[in-house]
Amino acid sequence: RKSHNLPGPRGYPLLGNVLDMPRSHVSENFAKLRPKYGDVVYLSVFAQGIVVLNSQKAAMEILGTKGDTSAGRPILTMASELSGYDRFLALHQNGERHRAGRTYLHGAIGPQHAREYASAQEEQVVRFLKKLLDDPENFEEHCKWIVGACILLITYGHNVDDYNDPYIEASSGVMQRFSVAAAPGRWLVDLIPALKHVPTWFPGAHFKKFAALCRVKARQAFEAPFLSVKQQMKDGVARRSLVASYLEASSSLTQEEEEFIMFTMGDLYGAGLHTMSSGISSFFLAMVMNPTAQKKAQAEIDAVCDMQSRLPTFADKSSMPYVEALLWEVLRWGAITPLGLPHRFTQDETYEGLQIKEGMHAFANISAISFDPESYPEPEVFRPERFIGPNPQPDPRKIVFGYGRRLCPGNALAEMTMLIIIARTLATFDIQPRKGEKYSISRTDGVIAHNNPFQVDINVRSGLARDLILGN
Ligand code: HEM
Repeated sequence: RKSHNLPGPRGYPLLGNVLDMPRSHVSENFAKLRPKYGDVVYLSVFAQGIVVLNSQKAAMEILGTKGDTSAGRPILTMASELSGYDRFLALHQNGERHRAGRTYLHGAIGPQHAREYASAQEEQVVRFLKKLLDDPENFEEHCKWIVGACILLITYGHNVDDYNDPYIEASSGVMQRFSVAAAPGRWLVDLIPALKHVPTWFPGAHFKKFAALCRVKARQAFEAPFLSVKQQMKDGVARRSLVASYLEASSSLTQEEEEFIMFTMGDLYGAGLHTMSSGISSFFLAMVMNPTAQKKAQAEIDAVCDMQSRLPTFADKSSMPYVEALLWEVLRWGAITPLGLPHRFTQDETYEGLQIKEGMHAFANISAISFDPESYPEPEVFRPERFIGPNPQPDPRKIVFGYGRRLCPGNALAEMTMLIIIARTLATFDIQPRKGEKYSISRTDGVIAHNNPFQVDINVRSGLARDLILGN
């Protein structure tokens, strides 16, 4: 290991800071190290150096401006190499393949292109409103359904009818197996990579069987919708989708190109589903906790849509500044990915005299930065007004979607999808507290944080709103 001068709690030989690592509320506990050690804190776990960035300035400079040196991802022998998940863009190491993937996504769902799918999303959201009308108790399930349906519509032109849609089930299975394969500390082979050479029949080599299963299942899950679009194109019945546009643009694909498009599409589903559904669930929670914000947003939507004579569309965005600010506050307050995804330094780096070494991993403490009281006074209060007026507080989109060469490529799509869902839900429903239920911010740990279960009352606002939902 190279020596460095990074501040952080003293660790034990070999173990490093294993015993100091928080078991829960990881982001909050990392933030507590800031007063003593500063914005950049060093910890080590079994000789793996981890750099936690507790301020926007440090995260922006180290991962953003100087991002070339920190654009790698941790090398996960089990998840990436053996199980084949390195074919997901989120796990690519930086280099040509990663660049090509990002360039493709920028041209397909970047800020200039995501809006091309707005009207398809708007139609889907009406189906979500119907589900809320028929079965308001299960709003959390409907939140997952709508974001999954929007992603599958864009990627494959696939219309999801029900909860047990085969593509959703297959993709969810891939994500579940991925979370097992990538679980930190679960696999000895991640600590001792040479074990990957052990033959499958060797006692204790069950990890190789599991890895092989991951590969087969991922291929099956992503190949089926891809082949289906191919067939639909042959039959002249394919709907507009990312896969169809990709196939249209190239007369014949190499096996490598087919694999690229299959896995990139699969990654979009995995990366978009839980992030956006967590955000939409936070929106419902925020609305019961802050009825004034809800009423203000509804008044703005009613004015734009001529008092419930139509549903809002994405084209109304610039006329709905309060609703847009509400979305930004959902992104900040919802703290969807508390620590983002880890970056890996591929070269030595310095920041304000601190020496960061090649091979170290870096986490931007996104949740702590979004709740930094210096940037966001009373950070736990949901207040869209923060972003309106002559002195707006910092734009949270520069935090919550990560940094530099790893910045979330689905950010424009996520904003558009969430804006349509939020605006149409507020146009038609009142989200009210359930009698006896107490509301607070209470979220799970993990790469993506989810709200602990809560109940709300969801009531259609008027006969006009009901007619808009039912298309009468
Ligand atoms: C509110 C919703 C979302 C949030 C908060 C979010 C957040 C993030 C964050 C923090 C990262 C890691 C950035 C870094 O390493 O610095 C990321 C990466 C990524 N996101 Fe998102 N995301 C969201 C929605 C989406 C959607 C809708 C898609 C695609 C449909 C998507 C696709 C991806 C991909 C492919 C990566 C990996 C990028 C890379 O490694 O180069 N995300 N996202």
